[in-house]
Amino acid sequence: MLEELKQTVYEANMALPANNLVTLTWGNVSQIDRDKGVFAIKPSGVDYNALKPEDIVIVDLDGHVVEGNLNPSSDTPTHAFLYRHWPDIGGIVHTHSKWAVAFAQAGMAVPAAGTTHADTFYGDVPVADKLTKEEVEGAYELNTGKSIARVFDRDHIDPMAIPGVLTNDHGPFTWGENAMAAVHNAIVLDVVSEMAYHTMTLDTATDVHVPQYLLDKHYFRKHGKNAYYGQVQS
Ligand SMILES: O=C(CO)[C@@H](O)[C@@H](O)COP(=O)(O)O
Repeated sequence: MLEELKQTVYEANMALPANNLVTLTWGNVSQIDRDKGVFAIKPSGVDYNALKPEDIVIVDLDGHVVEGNLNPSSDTPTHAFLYRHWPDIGGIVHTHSKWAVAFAQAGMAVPAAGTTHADTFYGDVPVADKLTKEEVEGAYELNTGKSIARVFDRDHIDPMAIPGVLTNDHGPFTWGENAMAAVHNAIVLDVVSEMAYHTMTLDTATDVHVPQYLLDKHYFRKHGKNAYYGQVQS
């Protein structure tokens, strides 16, 4: 069942080591089939050198295995929650990419410090706590913490405008319309994390944020809206 989805998710997972975003078995990629109400995800603890398309696990939106002989990623509850919470996302990536993990371990958002950032993320990439047990089990409304959904909902952040988050002390999650779009965003996040680190090191005196008009211009030009200096045409 869903052999094509497994192949797609296998290829997206293999793009992580190919782009130096993971080491050993760390990280995982998934993609959802919303019509069937399932998503395919990397099995837990499997080295990328040994991974095969048939190893990809199919799970439902509660994270229960529907098809597969291996255990799904230990991050499956996070993937499942995000698919349930944000209906527009189609693929999710988690990595331990070094520069994004440095910001996650420091508990610091990745600042929108330049146009490279603005082309993909319409603002700082926020930090959030890992999901609570209640959220994972579906009782999101009970949570008043700083977890991923709470941070985005509290600050009214459009997850498609800022398709990434740094989970405290752990690492980045990125997402997109499909698995490869999420991989693209994971690559960009680690590059702009390194750029921001160097910028903040070189220029400790001033705010490294890019001016709002440049953020608008670069983000909306790439994402379908006409943006003019200081004015956004809807
Ligand atoms: O960091 C952790 C576990 O602490 C995980 O995100 C990472 O190792 C990937 O785990 P999985 O192999 O997907 O279960």
